[in-house]
Formats: sequence, structure tokens, C-alpha cells
Amino acid sequence: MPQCSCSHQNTESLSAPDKTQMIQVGANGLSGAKGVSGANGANGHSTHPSEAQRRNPYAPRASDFLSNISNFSIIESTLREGEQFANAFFDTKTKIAIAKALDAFGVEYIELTSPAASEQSRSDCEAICKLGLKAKILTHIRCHMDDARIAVETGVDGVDVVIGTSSFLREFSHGKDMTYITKTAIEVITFVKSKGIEVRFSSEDSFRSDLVDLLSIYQTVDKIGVNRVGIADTVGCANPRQVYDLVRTLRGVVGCDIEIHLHNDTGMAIANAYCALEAGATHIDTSVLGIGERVGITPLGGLVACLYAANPEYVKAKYNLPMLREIENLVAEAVEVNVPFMNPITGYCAFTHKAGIHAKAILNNPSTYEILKPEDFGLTRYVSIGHRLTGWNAVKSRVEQLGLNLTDDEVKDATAKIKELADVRTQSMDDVDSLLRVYHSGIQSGELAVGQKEALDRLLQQHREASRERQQTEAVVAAA
Ligand SMILES: CC(=O)SCCNC(=O)CCNC(=O)[C@H](O)C(C)(C)COP(=O)(O)OP(=O)(O)OC[C@H]1O[C@@H](n2cnc3c(N)ncnc32)[C@H](O)[C@@H]1OP(=O)(O)O
Ligand SMILES: O=C(O)CCC(=O)C(=O)O
Ligand SMILES: [Zn+2]
Repeated sequence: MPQCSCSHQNTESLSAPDKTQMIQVGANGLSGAKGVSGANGANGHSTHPSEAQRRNPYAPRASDFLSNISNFSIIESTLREGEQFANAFFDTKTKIAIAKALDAFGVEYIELTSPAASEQSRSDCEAICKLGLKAKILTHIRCHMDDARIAVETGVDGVDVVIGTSSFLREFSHGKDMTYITKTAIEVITFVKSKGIEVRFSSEDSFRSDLVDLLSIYQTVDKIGVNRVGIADTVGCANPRQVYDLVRTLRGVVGCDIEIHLHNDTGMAIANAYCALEAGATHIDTSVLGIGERVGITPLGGLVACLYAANPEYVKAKYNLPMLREIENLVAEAVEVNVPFMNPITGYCAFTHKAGIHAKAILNNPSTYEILKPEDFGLTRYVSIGHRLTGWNAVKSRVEQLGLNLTDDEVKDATAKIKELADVRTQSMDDVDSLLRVYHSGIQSGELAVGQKEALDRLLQQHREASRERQQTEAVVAAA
């Protein structure tokens, strides 16, 4: 990787931060670092609920009686909505690998493309049903008896039925009015139920549909025993308040479960999913990396990050969190994209701390600047030091890791030199270590004292020349 600070968005290295410029920090911060208070858990992150509330004042409270933040299911739609991502082509082997990985991660449902889409889609659906996964397998169809007849023959555990209810879709997509939609919905739902499998009814483009039409059709299908109703923000136009209001209103109208499907066109998909759960939704649609039509839907990883922040113990018990990175890499490779640099949890530098003020606090207690614990996701925390924003506390931690013996004034002096060099170019971890070793041996030998800038420059120059000579000798020996 080119010489660049870890937080530069270097397009050549988005998936692999240069950890040679950083120090690894354990869950306790650095060994020997000062703990902050006895109220903290043994790992430096607090475990006591009131402490959790203090860390995150937005964590759910007992008064949130409608909230399902700690009681929800994921309907993972990478193999349905995700297949609608412009770059996606999943062959059978890839679909099976993704389905198995999602199952091992622990999602409750896996949604597959309609078997009416193509012969291969139908046979892949059958093949995934035969895998015997723990997750329930769903397929997603139009509100039409032809699709329903094909779907129930595949061996799925449930069928997700959808039809547009907004005036846009009623006029320009299927051309049907609410009377026809209601009649067909009743027919399809009754048929799927007669086969003894789950059925969900969803209104496409719910947020641009008439509220009376919506509530009326949801009430009708609830009465005939649909398992779930779905709300869909098909164009990604909804904001969290609108999501909260619609789900909460619907919660008062139907007794069945409520699913929500949220597109991310305005970047609201995770926040909207959170609000939907707070308002009483029970099922959230996701896809890995959020892939889907246009910019896609609520991403699995982002949703997990958000819900973990609210209730880490619930989310950890439910899902195999260290698998997240592997699943994202699997899907990223399948659809030929990089994992985005700002991805929650797995993004390049998601757990790398840079500025000196942050580094000091992180080294004392990681909870100061982290709401997610990297070790819960099988990941590692790093502190980057070879840059102009570094501070003496971060440098001291490296001095201690290297087993060098310097006073605080000496560390501050060495830090000033690192900053001077880093004003010209970012220093690698090797550069920082060499400087600290040269500084240390200068102090030990008496050739250097605090503030002797010229002496330090001379020692560094001698060190560089000696290294160059050593490399040349090694090259000659290797060539011989
Ligand atoms: C918002 C969403 O993501 S919804 C899910 C989208 N998923 C898919 O589209 C799955 C992949 N799709 C396909 O393979 C095809 O579109 C098929 C097999 C479903 C249909 O293909 P075709 O018969 O060639 O129709 P086409 O795709 O051109 O148009 C869709 C048809 O379904 C009708 N339709 C659209 N939505 C619905 C609906 N929710 N319920 C019932 N009928 C619908 C349209 O009126 C149109 O009917 P028409 O043939 O009378 O014009
Ligand atoms: O079936 C649903 O609830 C959602 C369908 C869909 O993908 C959408 O409306 O964006
Ligand atoms: Zn969608």
C-alpha cells in the first residue's frame, strides 16, 4: 500500500487499511493504561444497564411499550431484492453459498426471487428449500394466482405477496383499482394459507398511498388470517417520523405481525428501520451491503450495528456477529463491488482511531469513542500514530509496547519529532518504531537529551545511512 495515513480515502486500498502504521489495542485499552472507574465491566466496556443508558441515552427504556428494538426478526432479501441490484447475477452455487452463510449468521428468514421470474429461479428456489436450513425460506410474488400456484409448489415455508397501492402504481404499473386489489389479495392469501404455509401481504409504495385505502386493505387481510402485513417505502421517500407514524397507526389496526421494507434513496433506510421497530414493527427486510434496486435497501450490517448499539446482549445472542465480514465479502465479490469505506462495522478504518485526543482516551477506555466493540465482531481495534495529529499519549503507548524506557518529557520530545516528519509525509509504523529506538538508544548512550534537536537529527541520519548500507550488503549477498 502506498504511504498514506489510514484515514485517507485511498482508492487503491479501501479494503485493507495499512495496519503497519498503527498499533493494536486490546479490549482493556493498553496494558498498564489507567482504567476510568470501578463501575466499568472487566473488559473496559460497561455492562450495568444504567451505565449502558448513560453511554447511550437513546437505548430503549421501559416506557417504550410498543418498541420491538429487542424483539424482531430479519427477513434477509439479498437473494430477492439483492438480485435486483444492477450488478447482480447469482448462479445456483453462489445462491446456495449466500443462503448457507446467512443461515449460519442466524437470520430468521431468507427471501428468494419469484419462481415465476425464470425456470432457473424456480429450480434454485426448490434447491434452497431442500437445504434444510434453520432459517425459514420465503419467496416473493405478485398478487396474482398464477404466481401463487407456482410458488406453493417449490417447498417454501412462506410466500410474500405484493401489489402497488399508490396512485402511481395503480395507474402506471398494474392498472388495477382498490376493489380489484382487495378481491385478488383475498383470493391469493386464502389459497396460500390453504397449503399450510405462511403468507404475507404487502402494499408496494405504501408511503405514497392513500392512508384510508392502506388501512382498509390491511384490516381486510388481517381478518382473513394473513401472518404478516408489509409496509414498503419503495422509492425511499419516507423519513423516520413518517415511518414511526404509519407503523404505529397500523399497529393499532391489525393484530398480525408487521414487516417493513425500506429503500435507501435518501440515506434513511437504517434510521427508518429503527423507527419502525420502535413503533411496533416485528420484521425488517435487509440485504447484505444493502444491495437492491437503485441504491438498495436497509443493509444487514448497518441494521445490526444500530440494533447492537441499542441492546448488545440481545443482538449478540441472536446472531453470529463475527460472520458478518465473511458474508459481506462473499456478496461483494459476487456482485463485483468493494465493501464501502464508511460501512458500519466492516468499513476500512471502522475501528481505527487517529487524533491524539481520541487516542489517549481510547487507550484508557475504548468506550470513550466506540459504541461497538470490535472483538464482538471478530475484529481488532487500531490506533494510528505516525501522523501530524498524533499526541504524546499515543506515542507513549507505543514506547511501552516496544519495551523502551523513556520519561514523559522524553516521549513528548520524540512526539514533536514525529509530528515534524509527519508534516512532510505520513510515517509508517516502522518509521515511528525506528525513530523511537534511535531516540531511546541516544538517551541511553548519553548522546542525546531532551530538546537537542540537532543531535537527534544527526542520530537519525546515521541510522538511515546504516540501514541503507545493510540493505545494499544484503542485496549483494542475495545476488551472489
Ligand atoms: C418493488 C419490487 O421490487 S416488486 C418485485 C419485483 N420483482 C420482479 O419483478 C421479479 C422479476 N420479474 C420478472 O421476472 C417479470 O417481471 C415477471 C415474470 C414477474 C412478469 O413478467 P411479464 O409477464 O413479462 O410482465 P412485465 O414484467 O413486463 O410486467 C409486469 C406485469 O405484472 C403486472 N404487475 C405488476 N405488479 C404486479 C403486482 N404486484 N401484482 C400483480 N400484477 C402485477 C403488470 O401489470 C404487468 O402485467 P401485464 O403483463 O398485464 O402488462
Ligand atoms: O414486498 C414488499 O414488501 C416490498 C417490495 C419491494 O421490493 C418494494 O416495494 O421496494
Ligand atoms: Zn424493494
